[in-house]
Amino acid sequence: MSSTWTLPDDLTVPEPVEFFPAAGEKLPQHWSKCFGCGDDQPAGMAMSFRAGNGLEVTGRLEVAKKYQGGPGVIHGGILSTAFDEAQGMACMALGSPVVTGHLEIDFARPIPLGSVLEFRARIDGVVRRKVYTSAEAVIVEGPTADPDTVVGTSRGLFLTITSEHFAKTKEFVDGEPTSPFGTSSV
Ligand SMILES: CCCCCCCCCCCCCCCC(=O)SCCNC(=O)CCNC(=O)[C@H](O)C(C)(C)COP(=O)(O)OP(=O)(O)OC[C@H]1O[C@@H](n2cnc3c(N)ncnc32)[C@H](O)[C@@H]1OP(=O)(O)O
Repeated sequence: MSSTWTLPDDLTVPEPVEFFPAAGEKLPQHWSKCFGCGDDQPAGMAMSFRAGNGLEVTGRLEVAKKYQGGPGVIHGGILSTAFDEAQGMACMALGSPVVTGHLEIDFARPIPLGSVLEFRARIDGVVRRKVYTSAEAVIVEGPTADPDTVVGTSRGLFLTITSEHFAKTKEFVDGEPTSPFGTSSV
């Protein structure tokens, strides 16, 4: 399936902020209660991330049995969530919090339960508050592992926000976050 996604002509490619980790280093979670990456979210996906070269990050997801959609394969919504998280984490290179505005996924190959997925996600460029991102996933461990076969791709538009964005919802946070609201990078 070909995508209608197009990058605008006035796209600029930023430099990563100074405090963005060096290639190969672990990225901090952006919010301990996050379903995608939080270590204070028992029901979550516990994704982990490392900085790549330039504006790229790599992420890892273990496809647990509870992520089943069709018989023996990952649920499409789980894969979409993982792409959302990976592309959001790539935006960390900007040093500004973001939320997802638009996300589109191509599901290229079935992904068996028990696989370990690697995501390669990046910022393609920015226009004002709009951050254009893309990503691919490959299976690096499991019955159909092949680091050269892309099993899914994604393109997403993120918008930079200020901390005021979450002011109206902070009272709904579940329990006490390990990093107090406002000190996390959300
Ligand atoms: C120390 C610091 C470290 C920081 C380190 C941070 C790391 C950070 C990691 C985060 C990792 C998270 C990973 C999970 C991320 C989620 O899952 S976030 C949750 C899901 N998303 C949401 O809840 C967002 C809900 N939507 C909204 O709140 C609002 O629609 C938005 C997205 C903020 C946009 O509203 P807005 O701010 O009023 O923007 P608006 O002025 O309407 O539009 C601005 C521009 O964007 C365009 N636009 C807006 N929405 C769209 C759209 N859907 N499609 C196309 N264009 C759009 C507009 O056309 C406009 O374009 P221009 O006129 O500039 O050309």
